Amino acid sequence: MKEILDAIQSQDSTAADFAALSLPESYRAITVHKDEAEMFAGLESRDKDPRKSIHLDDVPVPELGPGEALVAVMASSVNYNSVWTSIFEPVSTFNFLERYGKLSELTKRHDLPYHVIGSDLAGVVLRTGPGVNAWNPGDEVVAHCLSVELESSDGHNDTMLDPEQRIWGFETNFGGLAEIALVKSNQLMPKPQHLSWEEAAAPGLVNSTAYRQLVSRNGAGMKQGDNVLIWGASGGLGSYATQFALAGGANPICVVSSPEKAEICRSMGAEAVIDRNAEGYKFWKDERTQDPKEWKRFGKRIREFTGGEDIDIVFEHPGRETFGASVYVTRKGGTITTCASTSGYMHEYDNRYLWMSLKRIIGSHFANYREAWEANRLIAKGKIHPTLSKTYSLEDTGQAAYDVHRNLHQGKVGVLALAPREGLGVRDQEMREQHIDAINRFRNV
Ligand SMILES: C/C=C/C(=O)SCCNC(=O)CCNC(=O)[C@H](O)C(C)(C)COP(=O)(O)OP(=O)(O)OC[C@H]1O[C@@H](n2cnc3c(N)ncnc32)[C@H](O)[C@@H]1OP(=O)(O)O
Ligand SMILES: NC(=O)C1=CN([C@@H]2O[C@H](COP(=O)(O)OP(=O)(O)OC[C@H]3O[C@@H](n4cnc5c(N)ncnc54)[C@H](OP(=O)(O)O)[C@@H]3O)[C@@H](O)[C@H]2O)C=CC1
Repeated sequence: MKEILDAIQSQDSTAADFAALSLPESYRAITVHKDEAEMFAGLESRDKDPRKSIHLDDVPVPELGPGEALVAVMASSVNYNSVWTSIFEPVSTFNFLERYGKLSELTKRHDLPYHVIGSDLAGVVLRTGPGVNAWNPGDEVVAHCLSVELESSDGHNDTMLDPEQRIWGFETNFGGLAEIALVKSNQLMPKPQHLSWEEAAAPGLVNSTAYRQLVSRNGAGMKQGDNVLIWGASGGLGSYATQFALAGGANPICVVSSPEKAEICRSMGAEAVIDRNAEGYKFWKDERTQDPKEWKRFGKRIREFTGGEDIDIVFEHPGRETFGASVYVTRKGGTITTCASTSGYMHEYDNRYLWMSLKRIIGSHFANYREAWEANRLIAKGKIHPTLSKTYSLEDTGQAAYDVHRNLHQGKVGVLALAPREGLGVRDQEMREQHIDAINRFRNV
């Protein structure tokens, strides 16, 4: 591993040097264990502690198949899907690995008693499998997390619709929270040159998801002037949704839960910010009964910011707790676009406000190949910036996942894999200087 790191850190290494490096037999990886899938049985979700289920193990380097690449991971990031994996909710991800393992001889590799997790990476290509021509050893890359087989026509127009669509590092093994990762080569994209390894690794999953959900015609198709209600506007997804709204000439109405988070949204350029804690919204009277008066109070607050207008697009992900309010505050003909249900997936809303006002609910999930590429391009061009707040070592990934699970973090949380320290990997200092304030906006807040 030291030789690999030396080659990456030497500016003179050529593709041939990388190709000549011998691969280690094993590597350090963040895992969960199949025989621990029941360890939290009977506990409330919030009491399930990722620090107990997340392990740092030495695991064998997987065999490289056609169309695949092995990547030396310099940095990765914690996504909420790794939190779900680590608390074995809503289902154990070993179910996904078992199912994937049944698809072919090659996918059998994924069905193991341990799951190497993580759906983001920035690093350097070490080896490519047969049939890979676009990428070579030594290429500095990031990887998006869409794994598809593309053998069915269902996914040929929109790769997210492939029946064998999976999220790498969640529904497949050999993810990015590790020193080496296995990806399909079509997941690879050029690393933005003005960013360090950990900054480049941070946006991938959430930036692409927010792009499809909010901007793409497959999602809400946001346009200039739209009022966009963004839940968790300084969180993983929300910090990118807020940037897309601002960059696209829309009017974000940002919801957060503390004055510090409100301040981050303002520093991004948002003017309408609602602190849901300070204003004390209680959309549910008890576990089963919502309170439409609270929806209305929330809607009035939004109208104060918009000069009386209602919401064109709701960027939804909290789910059960907020969904009734989200449907209510949307304007006639408006759109609620949802990609998750952090607070519960059995949603309830008053359907009269949906059909009578011709509103639409759109389900959105990650991003297709092209959308992921376009989202990464916006990062590479300095139009959208990473929202990295803090970086952990691989050893401390459990704590990083705990922070995200308990909503103690801001923006994105990074993890250093092979990178010995933060700040390495920047190849375009001049461009970096132009954007340095935006790049550092979420740091240490
Ligand atoms: C990028 C980051 C993203 C995120 O962070 S997202 C948040 C994290 N992700 C999640 O929380 C999602 C986790 N996944 C799940 O909870 C489950 O994954 C799903 C609920 C999405 C799906 O459930 P399942 O049981 O895995 O699959 P089924 O599609 O329900 O198939 C089970 C069986 O049911 C049959 N079936 C499906 N639809 C129908 C139908 N319409 N009529 C009759 N049968 C149906 C299938 O064929 C299959 O059958 P057979 O077991 O025999 O293979
Ligand atoms: N389908 C897909 O492709 C994707 C789905 N996801 C899913 O989306 C969800 C959010 O992910 P991500 O943004 O990265 O997570 P984060 O935890 O980084 O951010 C979510 C934010 O939502 C807000 N929030 C959480 N719970 C509630 C609640 N009950 N009511 C109102 N606001 C709430 C919090 O902000 P605050 O406290 O400031 O209000 C929090 O910071 C997860 O469930 C994740 O699995 C994520 C990426 C892709």
